[in-house]
Amino acid sequence: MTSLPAMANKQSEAPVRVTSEIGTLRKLLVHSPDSGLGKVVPSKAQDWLFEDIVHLDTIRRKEYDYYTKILLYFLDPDRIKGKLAEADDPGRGFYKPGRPTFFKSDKVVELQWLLAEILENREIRMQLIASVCAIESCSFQIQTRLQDLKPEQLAKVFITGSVDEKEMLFPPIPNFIFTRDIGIVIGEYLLLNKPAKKARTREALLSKYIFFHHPFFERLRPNVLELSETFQHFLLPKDGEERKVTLEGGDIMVVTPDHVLVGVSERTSMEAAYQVTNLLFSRNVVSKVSIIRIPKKRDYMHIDTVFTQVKRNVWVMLGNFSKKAITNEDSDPVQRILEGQKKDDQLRIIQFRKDNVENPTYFNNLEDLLVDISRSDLHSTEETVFLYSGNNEFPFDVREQWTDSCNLLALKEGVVLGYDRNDKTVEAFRKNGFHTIHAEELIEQLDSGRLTTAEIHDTLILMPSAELSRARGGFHCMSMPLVREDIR
Ligand SMILES: NC(=O)NCCC[C@H](N)C(=O)O
Repeated sequence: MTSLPAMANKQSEAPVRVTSEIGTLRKLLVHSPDSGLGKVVPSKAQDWLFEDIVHLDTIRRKEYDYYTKILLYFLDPDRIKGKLAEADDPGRGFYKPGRPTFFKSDKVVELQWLLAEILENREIRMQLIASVCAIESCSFQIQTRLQDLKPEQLAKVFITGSVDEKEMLFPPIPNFIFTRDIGIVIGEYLLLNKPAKKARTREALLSKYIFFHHPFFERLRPNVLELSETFQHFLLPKDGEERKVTLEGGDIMVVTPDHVLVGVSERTSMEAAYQVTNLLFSRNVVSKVSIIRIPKKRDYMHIDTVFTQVKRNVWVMLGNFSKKAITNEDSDPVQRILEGQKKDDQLRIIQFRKDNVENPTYFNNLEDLLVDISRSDLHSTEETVFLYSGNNEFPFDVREQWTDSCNLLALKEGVVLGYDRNDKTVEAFRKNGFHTIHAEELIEQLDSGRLTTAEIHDTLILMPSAELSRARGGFHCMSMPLVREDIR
């Protein structure tokens, strides 16, 4: 196997380390939209978890490529500074693994590149071909054909499902761009996911092979955490469907070195939450776990679709989970009590401490938990500020949450990436003293040297989003942080 030299040589530092949501981002895994996204047909869009079909050239060139460029300016500037003309070349070779001009960064790490690297090894190649063909029910003939492909071609086929523009062998995995959901770094551990939806099964398989076989993750292997199915689930009614263990990265947030939030949602089951809590305690990964159960709704999907962190004392969230909305003080008492009976629709927050699991703490709204994290865990002495989706005005709150107003990625404390289309949320940021700047303008300023990344503070970077938002995820979902600086 040819290894990534820059990565392999840096064995002195931990291969992964994430102890907060907001410490300066140093390394992450990404995957830029591949041609598989251009093959999604309307009748399959929902099954494949897209809300619509997307225009491939727009989602790449006019949207996601800005994300790559900004990540490079912040994390690996030598790969981009002075190379904008090359990056913006019509062929987009800069963004495509396998092309001579591919950006090849060991900080902004492209999954397809790692996959191609592990496929250099014959044994791994054979195992993965057999596994992919088994889950996609391929014929023996197709399986044999795949064995003749070069590693880079094969990596592409595994992701896009297509050999060339004309021939599709199996469905694409368009959600691979949401790298958050394949695994999550907790301190110096990696928790692998168990996707809830069939459309994401192949992603989990490919990622597992990458984490277990790529030299970059070699020293991490003893720290890889996997969940198991419910004991003898196949003997339970409906094969144990009701007690299935499913977990996706959007439901895990590492808020301090010692405290992890776990969502129970449409995608992450209670069984998984309980396994994760016990695993994190027994392996001494953290000593505090807060379980946040949200309604099982497509709108909410994972907890990172309803809130994310901006600064140690600033959070963006959907107002439906605020104290005011939960206590529903202004409403008719009969209606309030009856609504309260719809148990499945309610937010529930339970916080466990390793040294006293029998006596958990309960929070009845999200704000109380987040204030506690800001104040008690992160020692913020300033008032905790909540920026609400759509400025907390109906119907903009729910409209903008749907287009990921709450799903922001922090590049460093106070500097976050979000979609430009969520006007009222953007207004809420401005009202609270944040600067806003469009991606294109930021790139121009960084490239000309008029601005440096160190000079950027308290800023919401506005990213073009017309096509990306149809895929139903924001930049929090489109990132799997591998290394963040610890916050003090
Ligand atoms: N962490 C996230 O919230 N990820 C978003 C995943 C979107 C994708 N279309 C899905 O439905 O799985």
